[in-house]
Amino acid sequence: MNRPDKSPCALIVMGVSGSGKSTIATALAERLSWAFEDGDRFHPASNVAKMRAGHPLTDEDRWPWLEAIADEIGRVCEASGHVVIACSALKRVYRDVLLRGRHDVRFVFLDGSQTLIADRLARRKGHFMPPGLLDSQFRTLEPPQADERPITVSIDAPVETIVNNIVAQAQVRTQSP
Ligand SMILES: Nc1ncnc2c1ncn2[C@@H]1O[C@H](COP(=O)(O)OP(=O)(O)OP(=O)(O)O)[C@@H](O)[C@H]1O
Ligand SMILES: O=C(O)[C@H](O)[C@@H](O)[C@H](O)[C@H](O)CO
Repeated sequence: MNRPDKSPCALIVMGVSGSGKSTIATALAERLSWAFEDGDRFHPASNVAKMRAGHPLTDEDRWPWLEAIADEIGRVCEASGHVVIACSALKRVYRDVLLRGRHDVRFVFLDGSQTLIADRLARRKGHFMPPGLLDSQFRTLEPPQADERPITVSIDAPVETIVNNIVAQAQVRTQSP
């Protein structure tokens, strides 16, 4: 298990709020016939209440949430499963917590301008995350570096094109075994 040459058991779709994590991760999971998990499901209620009230999360707020997602990744991978997870993973230290040293987990970075994402957030309805937190999301974001081997895709494209781009870069099977 956990060899660098092994095809991934988990793809973590990361980026700021509104970059399209839920949308792209859902479509990618469907394409690959993998499970989908929304990282937001692992937030304690206090974190969601804080964001809803317009306050950015701190590192301390995020550690237990990241550990819970890392637990889930470990569980799926050790059971020989496959999962696409939507999780902001904004800082490198957050990504290190999520990986726990695994080499069979890769990040998909949704790369887009603040102007484009603000425009999409302004149109989005029925979500707890206020568009006003986008500034702090961009201030916190540390885009993944080359040594993290991210799969980076531009979000300025239709969903299907983005998913095709990810599948072309990720060395994953598109059929269940
Ligand atoms: N490629 C795309 N083209 C056009 N609209 C898109 C695209 N991807 C996502 N959207 C739209 O942008 C908005 C934000 O997408 P989504 O909710 O998936 O982002 P998110 O990163 O999961 O956000 P959050 O982290 O706040 O949950 C949604 O209204 C979604 O329909
Ligand atoms: O790290 C964070 O600040 C939070 O996780 C946010 O990214 C939210 O989870 C998400 O973007 C809203 O759905």
